[in-house]
Amino acid sequence: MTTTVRTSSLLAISDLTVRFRLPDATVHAVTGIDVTVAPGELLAVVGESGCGKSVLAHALLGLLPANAAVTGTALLHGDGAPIDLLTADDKILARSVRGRRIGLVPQSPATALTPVRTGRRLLEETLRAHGRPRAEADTVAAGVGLTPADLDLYPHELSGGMAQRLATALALAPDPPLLLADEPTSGLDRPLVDATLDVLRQRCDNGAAVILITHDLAAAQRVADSVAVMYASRIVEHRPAAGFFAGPRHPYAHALLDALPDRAFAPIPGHPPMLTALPAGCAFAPRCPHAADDCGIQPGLHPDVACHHPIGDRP
Ligand SMILES: Nc1ncnc2c1ncn2[C@@H]1O[C@H](COP(=O)(O)OP(=O)(O)OP(=O)(O)O)[C@@H](O)[C@H]1O
Ligand code: NI
Repeated sequence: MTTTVRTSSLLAISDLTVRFRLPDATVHAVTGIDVTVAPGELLAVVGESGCGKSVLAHALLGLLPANAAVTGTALLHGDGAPIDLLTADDKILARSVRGRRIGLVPQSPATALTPVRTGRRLLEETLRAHGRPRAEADTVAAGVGLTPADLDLYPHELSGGMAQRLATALALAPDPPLLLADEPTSGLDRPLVDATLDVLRQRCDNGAAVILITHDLAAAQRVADSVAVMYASRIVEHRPAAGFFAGPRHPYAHALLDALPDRAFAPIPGHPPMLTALPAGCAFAPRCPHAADDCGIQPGLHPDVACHHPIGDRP
């Protein structure tokens, strides 16, 4: 489901599907994702906990565990022939993609930081490994609100929010053309949220692309060019941000926005389905006030919104 026709794409994901095999069940973690991301674009991927956002990011970087089965394609363009991230050899991903062409801000950064080095050592090593002067460490850190003194701390001395910001600085340091930022603002208070978002936005304005995974719809609204809403492993709506926030079209997306305190503050009734037992039709249908018989047969196939009865189409 792609909304904007773009002349160039940096990443073209087609029918990306991830299944986890468990001893007695299959987890449908990501289903049929079609997305392209252009240089300069900030795509926000939003949706409730467990809908498949992080698995999507990990699939692109070859970071899924052995019980995962991945199908589809994800072409990363650049100089030379595109690389299919889903089938590329792990040596190629490790040597030339992860950290270099695609940066990752992991969702739980505290565990990803090497404990025996200060933030400054980690950041300087990353800069040096990518041919950039070590002296830039303070500047990169300042961009995410870390002072030179903060950089001299060891990971165990950092608060959760400081570790989060250090992880963002480490991902930004090589200046990757594509950044996957998985909840980079969780645990931060509003000024630091905004500072982090603005750094990401600035990267895009300088030509990089960012996929921002977030629960925070206000964050998405502040900086995103386009928004993809995931529900139960699928993207259910993918549209330019301004139109999306002015008038979401999928009933789930509408309900998600209506749950915000500064909107109707109305919780969505019911619960998301188990990913081991998804229905054949639209997974939101059992919770949807607009569901009709056709919703139970297959998910909607409208180009921008996977719904048989999108808001705005009804009389
Ligand atoms: N290794 C695994 N084996 C089996 N199931 C898994 C595995 N990793 C993730 N899952 C399942 O895949 C689904 C999607 O998980 P994912 O981490 O992508 O959710 P998310 O949208 O990032 O949620 P959150 O917002 O809480 O981070 C979840 O149901 C999760 O339990
Ligand atoms: Ni996640």
